[in-house]
Amino acid sequence: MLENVVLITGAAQRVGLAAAKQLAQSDYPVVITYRTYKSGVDELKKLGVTCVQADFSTTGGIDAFNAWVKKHVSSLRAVVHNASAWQAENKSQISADILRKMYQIHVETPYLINLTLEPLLKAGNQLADIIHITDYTVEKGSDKHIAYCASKAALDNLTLSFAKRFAPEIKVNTIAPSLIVFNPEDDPEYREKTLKKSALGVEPGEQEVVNAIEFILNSGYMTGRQLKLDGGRHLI
Ligand SMILES: NC(=O)C1=CN([C@@H]2O[C@H](COP(=O)(O)OP(=O)(O)OC[C@H]3O[C@@H](n4cnc5c(N)ncnc54)[C@H](OP(=O)(O)O)[C@@H]3O)[C@@H](O)[C@H]2O)C=CC1
Ligand SMILES: Nc1nc2c(c(=O)[nH]1)N=C([C@H](O)[C@@H](O)CO)CN2
Repeated sequence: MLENVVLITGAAQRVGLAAAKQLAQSDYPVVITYRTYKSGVDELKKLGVTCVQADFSTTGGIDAFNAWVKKHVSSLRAVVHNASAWQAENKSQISADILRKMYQIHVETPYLINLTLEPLLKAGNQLADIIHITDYTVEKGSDKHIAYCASKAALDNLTLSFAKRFAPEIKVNTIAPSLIVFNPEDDPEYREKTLKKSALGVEPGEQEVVNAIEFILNSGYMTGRQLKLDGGRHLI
């Protein structure tokens, strides 16, 4: 059985991969989930990270993952809810499907994992952490990612409820980033426009979120709060 595990969802690439690598190299026992195989999975296995294939698109997929954790893990140090899909509304077709998909990954998945794995978070006899990764747009809305933003707002609200429910054994906090790292398909015009949205005007990279995760893990007195990593977007 694995003990004192840091669990990171959706960590085969980008932010989750960077966090898993750094925490594994800091001697935390790390378990990650991935939906689609990426080369990052092999990188993590070489660092001793346990990589579990999990698709949270259905309740059955979430339940199957929770069952795996309960079978193989005796205690959890932290759960980082990183898995996410950044999907915009279809301009030509109105459908509630996107709302259900965003809710599934950003709300139902953290909700069921937190409630199911609470005993393992309390089994370590040390202060444990749940971290929800949301988005800066929770505080202002988004005209192009309406369902995404609404689901991230719900995730931010879960932070308050779970922080109340799980204190004092478990801290529950939000990391709310704006631009962290562009996607390969982002064109120069989009990149230039996006960089101008913040006061600092930079693409910080994944390490910015990794640093925030480590800050929260090392804090003994923060719960039900947000760390906003947004380059001063609110100032523009
Ligand atoms: N990147 C940025 O600039 C910003 C990121 N954030 C937030 O930070 C976090 C990390 O961002 P980033 O690294 O870009 O994330 P990604 O967009 O790279 O997504 C991370 C992983 O989530 C997985 N995932 C998506 N849907 C599901 C599902 N239904 N079941 C299982 N896994 C799933 C994806 O798997 P698959 O590869 O199979 O699709 C993907 O590998 C996210 O929560 C994001 O919303 C917030 C603001 C800005
Ligand atoms: N799951 C994801 N969420 C978000 C991403 C991403 O790539 N995956 N990217 C962004 C943007 O960087 C945005 O913050 C700036 O354009 C937002 N969320």
